[in-house]
Amino acid sequence: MNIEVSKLKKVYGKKEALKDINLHLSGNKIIGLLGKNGAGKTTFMRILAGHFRQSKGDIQINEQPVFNNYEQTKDICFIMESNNFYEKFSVQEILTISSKFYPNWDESYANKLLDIFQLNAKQKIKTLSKGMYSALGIIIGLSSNAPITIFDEPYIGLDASNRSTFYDLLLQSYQQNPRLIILSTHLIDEVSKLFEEVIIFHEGSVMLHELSEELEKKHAIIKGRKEEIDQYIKNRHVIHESTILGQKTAVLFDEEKIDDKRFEVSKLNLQELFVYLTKERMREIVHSN
Ligand SMILES: Nc1ncnc2c1ncn2[C@@H]1O[C@H](COP(=O)(O)OP(=O)(O)OP(=O)(O)O)[C@@H](O)[C@H]1O
Repeated sequence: MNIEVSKLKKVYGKKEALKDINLHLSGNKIIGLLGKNGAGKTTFMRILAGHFRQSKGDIQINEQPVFNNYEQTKDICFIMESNNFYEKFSVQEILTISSKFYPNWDESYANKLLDIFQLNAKQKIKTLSKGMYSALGIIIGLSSNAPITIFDEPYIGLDASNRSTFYDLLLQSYQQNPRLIILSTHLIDEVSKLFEEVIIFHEGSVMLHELSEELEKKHAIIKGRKEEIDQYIKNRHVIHESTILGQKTAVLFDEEKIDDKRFEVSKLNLQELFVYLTKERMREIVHSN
């Protein structure tokens, strides 16, 4: 799968939800799509899934437009936080409809997942708890085996144990049937190890798009005597700093390996890195106004 996005914009009335998105996504991998509330993630995923049209710019999958194009949308399964399954249907009826839509549907796997998440196939949608409703979305997303599978915070209401089951199943399913999986989440810590690539949206733009291992390499926490750290970080890209009792900690971004014996060097996890990067961007915005 080859997704090309260029100069993509989406405007709702006066609100510019996506400003100028340029992205190239290809190959089989699990991508984490991150961003603060309102950053534009759902809008982007819905356009990618063909739910609605962009206001400007272009989005193509394997050189074909996606909107109103069943040849493309049959290959995309988009599981949202609120899937709006028709309430009068039963779980089984929703699964049957899904099986007709997705050409690679795996029925025996769907049945196995019903058991794992303890869903009753006969139960009506309107009687499902929030967690059960999310589990049904996850069952459809995993069983679809769609070449592009998109999960937009699919775990609302799922307890910690079922979320952990979802992450395990996602990885197993990906290993058995590699495909392009995009997972948008605010629970970064829980799932970051699955991401081969990370995209961060900020205020309708792509702030960062990196391989996870590159992201790991290009930042560092350094800790040492305040004066020495202050001198070292001058003219460097600092995304966070704090001082306690003369000991200063700074987080540097866009850095090569730091090999200075005066400093303790360590790494952030993805969640911390995300928080500092998006806060830094907020500070820049506040200061430039
Ligand atoms: N139907 C709509 N009409 C008007 N504005 C909208 C609509 N849908 C989204 N927006 C606005 O577009 C912006 C992006 O919203 P979007 O739902 O894409 O963000 P998000 O990154 O998915 O946020 P969250 O993490 O909170 O789910 C927000 O400012 C939101 O208020």
